[in-house]
Amino acid sequence: MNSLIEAIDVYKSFNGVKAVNGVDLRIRPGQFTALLGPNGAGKTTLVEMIEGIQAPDHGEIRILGRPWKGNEQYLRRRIGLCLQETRFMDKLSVWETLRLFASFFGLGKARVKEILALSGLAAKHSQRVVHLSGGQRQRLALGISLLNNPQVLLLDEPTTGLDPNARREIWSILLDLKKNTRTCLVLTTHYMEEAEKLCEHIQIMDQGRVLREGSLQDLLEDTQAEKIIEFTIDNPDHAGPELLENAPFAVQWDSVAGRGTVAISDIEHQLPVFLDFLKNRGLHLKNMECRRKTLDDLFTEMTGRRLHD
Ligand SMILES: Nc1ncnc2c1ncn2[C@@H]1O[C@H](COP(=O)(O)OP(=O)(O)OP(=O)(O)O)[C@@H](O)[C@H]1O
Repeated sequence: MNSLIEAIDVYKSFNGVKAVNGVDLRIRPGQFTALLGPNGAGKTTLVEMIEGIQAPDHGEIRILGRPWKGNEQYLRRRIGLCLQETRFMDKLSVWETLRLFASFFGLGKARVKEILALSGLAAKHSQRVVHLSGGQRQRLALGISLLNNPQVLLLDEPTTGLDPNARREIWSILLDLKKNTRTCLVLTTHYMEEAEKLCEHIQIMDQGRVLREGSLQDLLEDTQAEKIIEFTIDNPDHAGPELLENAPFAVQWDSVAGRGTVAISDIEHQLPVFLDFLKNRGLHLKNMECRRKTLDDLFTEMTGRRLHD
C-alpha cells in the first residue's frame, strides 16, 4: 500500500461556508505532514474528515486503503487521535486514566508503563489529572493517542497555548516516534517552526484550499528571493502607500507596527539600490536586520496576510 491516508478531491461546506474546497492529500508510511494555515483555513475540518468524525460532501477519504463506512471498528483500532482539547476525568490519576484508555484496546499494565515513560510522566503517575500543568495534560493526551501503536496519528494543534518548553517536550516525543516507528502523522498547526521541526511535507492552506505544498526546502526555494530584510524608519509617518507602489522591490509595509520587509535575492547589488530608494524618499533608516525567508513570508507573498493575524 503506497498511502496510509488518502483524501481525494474533498469538499465540505457549513451553511454556505466552504470550509474545505477541493483538497487532495496522500500520506505514506512514516511520513509526517503538517497542515499549516491561519484561523479558519479549513485544517480542522479536513482532519475531522480523515478522523471519520465528519463526512465529506463530495470526494473520498481512505485510511489504510479503506473508507470509513463499514470499517469503523477496524480503523479505530489502528489510528491515534489527539484533538485540540482532551477532556479527562479530573479525579482519576495519570495511571488510572491510562489504564482506562488502555482497557478499550485490551492492553494491560506493561503498555501503560511504556507510555508513562515515553510521555515523560512516570514521576507523575499517581497525580490526579486535575493537578497536571497544561504541557503535562497534553503529553498525557498524546500518550493516550499512542497506546494502540497507531499506524496513523492525527494531531489537531498539539501545542497551541503551550509555553516553549512544553512545546519542545511534545516535539521530542514525536521525533522519537518518527525515528522508531513507521507511524504516519498529520498535524495541524499555526506554528511554522513546528511544521519545520517535525514534518518533511507541508501543505499551506487558506480558505479551504491548498495554496502550496512540498518540503520546507521546496517551498522556500520555489521563489527567487532568498533573504528578507526587516527595517524600521525614524520617520514612519512619511512611509505611505508610495513606499509599496514605487519601490524597486516588493515591500511589505506594516503601518501599525511601523515596520517593513523586503525580499531580495542579491544582497550585494540590490541592498544599495533599496537604501538609495529610502534616502531619496527622505525616509531615515533606523534599524535593519537580514534573515532567511520563512513560510510566514511565503504565506504573506501569496495572500497579502500573515499566518498569525
Ligand atoms: N461545525 C461548523 N459549523 C459551521 N461552520 C463551521 C463548522 N466547522 C467549521 N466551520 C467553518 O469552516 C471554516 C473552516 O474552519 P476550520 O475550523 O476547519 O479551520 P481551521 O483552519 O482549523 O481554523 P483554526 O486554526 O482556527 O482551528 C471556518 O470558516 C469555520 O467557521
